[in-house]
Amino acid sequence: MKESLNYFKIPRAKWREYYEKNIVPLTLEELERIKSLNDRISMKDVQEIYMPLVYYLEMQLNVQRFKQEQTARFLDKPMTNVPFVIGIAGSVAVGKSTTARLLKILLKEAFPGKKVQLITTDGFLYPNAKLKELGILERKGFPESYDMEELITFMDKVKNGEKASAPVYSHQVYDIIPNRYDIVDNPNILIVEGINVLQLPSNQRIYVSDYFDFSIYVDAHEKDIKKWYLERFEMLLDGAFNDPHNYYYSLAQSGKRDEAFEIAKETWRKVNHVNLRDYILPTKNRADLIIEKGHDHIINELLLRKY
Ligand SMILES: Nc1ncnc2c1ncn2[C@@H]1O[C@H](COP(=O)(O)OP(=O)(O)OP(=O)(O)O)[C@@H](O)[C@H]1O
Ligand SMILES: CC(C)(CO)[C@@H](O)C(=O)NCCC(=O)O
Repeated sequence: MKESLNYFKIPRAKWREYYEKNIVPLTLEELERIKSLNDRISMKDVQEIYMPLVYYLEMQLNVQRFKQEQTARFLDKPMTNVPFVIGIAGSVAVGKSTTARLLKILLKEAFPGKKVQLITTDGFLYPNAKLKELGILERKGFPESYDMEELITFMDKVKNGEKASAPVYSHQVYDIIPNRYDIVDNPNILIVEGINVLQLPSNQRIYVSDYFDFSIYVDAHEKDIKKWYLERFEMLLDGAFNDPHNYYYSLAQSGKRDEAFEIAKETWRKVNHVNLRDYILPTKNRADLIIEKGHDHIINELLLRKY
């Protein structure tokens, strides 16, 4: 194992040994069920990367529980459930939601008695109308485009065991869906996924990550991420063809695919690339675990924080 700065650098071949040593393998039926729920992830990654990760997370859950027990005993107060929060950060289109959805499935499978929920911070973006009013529509995804105060209030409620609601963003509509909320109600584990989860909001005193018990940064080469962004754009465009409510409807109807791809490339260059370089990548070294993906989405290296 090669060590670098404050991380253990663990190649895939080494990481997967932690699976063999410590974990009861998933049955074929369980693997098939996971595959049908999340067909974007290779089953090899599930076995060799995610199962050891679930095992490691179980240890972290036990540590968190032990600390709470100690505090409750010290204060002579009853133990309450404090949700274990996992943050997942990384570039636009790097695969955060895909990773988060898989982790949710695996955690549910591993801990059938535990309530596992997932939200994305996309819901805390200001609606397009508000972004326009602020003159920052072309800065969607940048720190100032999120209502960080709302996000912090949400996290505060979650950690205190209160019912909390997260607004919902749609990539298809390209906006917040009015009056739609994801309700988070005192789960044992909450996964919070978003480009901004490791950022320090400029006008706040606390990080969102102050509420995290474990954080993951999904990383890849930018040229690969750009390719995945364009592939996802193609899927959004194709899916828009028969749906007038879709943001990409008129673009899809126009049949001008080349022009559409030029717009997407320009958006990457002017918006998502700049956001990655200036605001997302600098947060990488705050994560407890960095997952390095190759051009085919396969994970080839993991960096685990030493301290
Ligand atoms: N492990 C994987 N295998 C194959 N395809 C993947 C994998 N992970 C992600 N993808 C594809 O890459 C694209 C981006 O993934 P995803 O939507 O999960 O990214 P994201 O980081 O959540 O993006 P955003 O921040 O914009 O919501 C999607 O088209 C997705 O299907
Ligand atoms: C919603 C975000 C910010 C993050 O998921 C992103 O997907 C996005 O829409 N960025 C704005 C630039 C673009 O249209 O790609």
